[in-house]
Amino acid sequence: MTLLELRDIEKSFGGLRVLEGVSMTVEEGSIQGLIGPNGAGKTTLFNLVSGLLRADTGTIVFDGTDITDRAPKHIARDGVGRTFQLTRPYPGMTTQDNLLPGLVYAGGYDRVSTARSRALELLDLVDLVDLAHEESRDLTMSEQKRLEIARALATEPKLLLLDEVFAGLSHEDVARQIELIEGIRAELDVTILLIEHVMEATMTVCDRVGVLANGTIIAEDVPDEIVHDEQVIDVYLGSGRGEAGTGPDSDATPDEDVPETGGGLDG
Ligand SMILES: Nc1ncnc2c1ncn2[C@@H]1O[C@H](COP(=O)(O)OP(=O)(O)OP(=O)(O)O)[C@@H](O)[C@H]1O
Repeated sequence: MTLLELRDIEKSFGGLRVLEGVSMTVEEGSIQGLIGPNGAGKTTLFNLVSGLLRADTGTIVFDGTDITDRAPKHIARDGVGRTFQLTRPYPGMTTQDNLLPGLVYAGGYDRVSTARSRALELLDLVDLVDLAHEESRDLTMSEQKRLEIARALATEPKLLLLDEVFAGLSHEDVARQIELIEGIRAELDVTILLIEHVMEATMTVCDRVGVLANGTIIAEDVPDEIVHDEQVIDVYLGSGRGEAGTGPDSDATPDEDVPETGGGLDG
């Protein structure tokens, strides 16, 4: 069953035409990747789905409902959760308390006591429960990325949008993050759409991958086909044909920060 469908989405910023007729679907229960060059409009697409931006034309249908013009808080309550490229935990709050606003305002937990215990369950899932009472600003980057995922899960989403959750992680942490994402799908029954530049992770974790370039989806297929697609190699993957780990960040050494790129509301 299709959980998310984008039909003919167009979006411009002033004279800059970013999305020129994007159509794509995400099937329920899948982990779907969205890749493409810097500035292709991937985060813009997330901003449209989560209601932070409005499409100029086109339709977004989530779980059978037209959400094209819905406000972000309603879309969150409908079941779309998301992370942001730049993690931004609530300052001065503990790791556990960072999850409470999502649980209470979108996750359906109207009592703080039950929200607090759900927060601990979610922190356990992302392997942060031992840090529940630490101030979130003291977490490492890798821990903050996991907290960002837990905060998105606090809204109890059916669809989780993950924006570059592998960026800047060491190879060891990337492997751990892959396990985490697979565990989230299995344990919480959540469908996942992720934007990523770290190709090794994308091709490992995703069932299918769409490629956004020149304002449109130029390919959509299983990872093995995508890494061999001539057009995708030309516009994005470059000359390292079909090897896992190819793509703009393939030269990143362990622990080396992958640059945070792009504009958008969170860039
Ligand atoms: N709110 C905005 N106002 C004006 N321009 C914007 C806005 N949001 C995005 N853009 C522009 O739209 C284009 C697409 O940006 P977007 O962040 O969606 O790309 P991206 O594919 O996510 O890139 P990256 O992979 O580098 O993160 C860029 O040229 C960006 O500068």
